Amino acid sequence: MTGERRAPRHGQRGQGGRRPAPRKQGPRKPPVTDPARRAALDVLRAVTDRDAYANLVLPELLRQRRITGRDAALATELTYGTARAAGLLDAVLGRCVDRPLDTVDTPVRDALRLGAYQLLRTRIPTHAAVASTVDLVREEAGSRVAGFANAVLRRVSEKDERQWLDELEADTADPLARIALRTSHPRWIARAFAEALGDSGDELRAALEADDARPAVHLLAKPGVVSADELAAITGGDVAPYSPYGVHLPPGGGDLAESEALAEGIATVQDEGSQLVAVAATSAPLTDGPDERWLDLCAGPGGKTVVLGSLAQVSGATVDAVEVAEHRARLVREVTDDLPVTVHVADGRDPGLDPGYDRILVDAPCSGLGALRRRPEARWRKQPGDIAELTRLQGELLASAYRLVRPGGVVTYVVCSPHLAETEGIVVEAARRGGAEILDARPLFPDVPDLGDGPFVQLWPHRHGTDAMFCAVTRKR
Ligand SMILES: C[S@@+](CC[C@H](N)C(=O)[O-])C[C@H]1O[C@@H](n2cnc3c(N)ncnc32)[C@H](O)[C@@H]1O
Repeated sequence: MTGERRAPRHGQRGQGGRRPAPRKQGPRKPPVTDPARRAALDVLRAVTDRDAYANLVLPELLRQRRITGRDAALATELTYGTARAAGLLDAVLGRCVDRPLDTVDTPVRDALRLGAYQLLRTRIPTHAAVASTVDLVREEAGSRVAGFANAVLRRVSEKDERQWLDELEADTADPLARIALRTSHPRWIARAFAEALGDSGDELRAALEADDARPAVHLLAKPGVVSADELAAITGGDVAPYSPYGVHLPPGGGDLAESEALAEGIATVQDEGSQLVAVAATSAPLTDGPDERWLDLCAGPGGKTVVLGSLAQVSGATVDAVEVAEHRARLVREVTDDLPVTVHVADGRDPGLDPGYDRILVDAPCSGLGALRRRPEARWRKQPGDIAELTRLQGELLASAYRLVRPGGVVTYVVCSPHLAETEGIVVEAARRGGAEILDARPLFPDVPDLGDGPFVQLWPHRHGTDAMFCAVTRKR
C-alpha cells in the first residue's frame, strides 16, 4: 500500500527538509474537521456501537450542535448515504485494505466508509473527500492510522463506482448477487423482493433502486381537522397522488421539528402507503349489521390509530387500540387524546376484550423490509432468521382477530414488508382456519395504478412512491 503526500494543512509541517515541530503535550487540540462530516461520523459510530437509528440520532445531534443550512444538508446526505451503501462500500474497501476489513477498528472503518461514500457516490472532489476523512481518522486514532486511511482512500479513488462494480461483479455469476451489489442491498433481501414481484430482472432492479433513494417526507392531514389542500398550502408541500389525506414535502423541506402543522397537531408524519392501508381498513365492505366497534390490534405508536380514530369520529364509531408495550401505548394515547379511542396495554393474542368487533386492523410487527428507504442502516442489520419468529407472532395475532370479529365483520391484515412469508404466507392459512373469505382489496385503493391481479394489494416505492406496504382484506363468514 502506498501513501501519497498532500499539501500541508491546518498547521501540519511540510516534508521539505525543515525540522518537524516538537510534538505538543497537554490537552488535545479541538477538532479541525468540518462540522458536517464530524456529525456524520458521530452518527455512523452510534449506529455501529450502540445499534442506534440514524434517522433518530442525526436530527437531535444537528440541533444540539446548531448545525443548519448547507452543513445540515451535507451531514444528512453523508450519514444516510453511507449507512445505506455500507455493503457496497465494504466490498470496495475490502479490495483496498491489505487485511480483513473486520479487523480494522470500528471508528476507523466507519470513517473509511464515509470517505469511500464521498469518493464513489458524491461530486465532492477527491482531495476534499480524502483529506477530510484523514482528518477525522487523525482525531479518532492518531497520525499513524491517518496515514493508513490516506493510503486506503487513495486506492478507492483510483476507480469510480461503475468501475468498482464491474470489478466486483466479475467475481460472481449469480445475477441476484449482482443486482444486490449494484443497488446496495443484501442478497437475501433482493431475493425476497424478487419473489414478491415475480421478477428478477428490470422490475426488481427498479424496485431496489427506488428503495435505495432518499424518500420524501409524507404528512397525514388529520381527517376532519384539515384538508390535504390546506395542509399543502401551509407546509409548501404537494397534495399526495393517492391518499385523500396525504401531503408530500419537498426534499430537504425544512426542519420537521419546527413545523407548526405538527406542533399544532393538525398533521402527523406518515408514509402515504400507511395512510392508504388504514383508509382501506375503514372502508372494506361489511356484511349486514352495524359498523360501530373498531379494533386496532397492534396500535403503537399510533400512526394508523389516528386515521382510524379520525374517521371513526366522523362516522360515529369508536376504536379500541391494543398495544403490548407500555411506552408505545403512551404514544398512542398522546396522538389520539381528542379522538374516540380507548387504549389498552395488552397482548393482542389475548387482549381480554369482548368479541363482536365490526372492523379489526392487524398492523402486525414485521421485518420492516418495506420501509428500508426510511431507515438507512436497517438493511444491513436485519437477518433472514428474523422472519421465522415474526411469522409465528403474525399468525397468532391474526388468529386472535378472527376470534374477536363478528360474522360479516372485516379483518384487515397489514405489514410493511413484501416478504411472502409475512404476507400471503400468513393470510391464506390464517383466513382458512379463522373461517374468513379473502376479499379483493384493490377496489379499496381507488385510482392507485399497477395493483396486479389481486386479491391482495402490495404497494411499492418504484410503482407508487410509497413504502412497500402489504394489505389483505378478509371477512368472517
Ligand atoms: C407495525 S407496528 C404498528 C404500527 C402502528 N399501527 C402505526 O401505524 O403506528 C407493530 C406494533 O405491534 C406491537 N406488538 C408487538 N407484539 C404485540 C402483541 N403481541 N400484541 C399487541 N401489540 C404487539 C409492537 O410493539 C408495535 O408497536
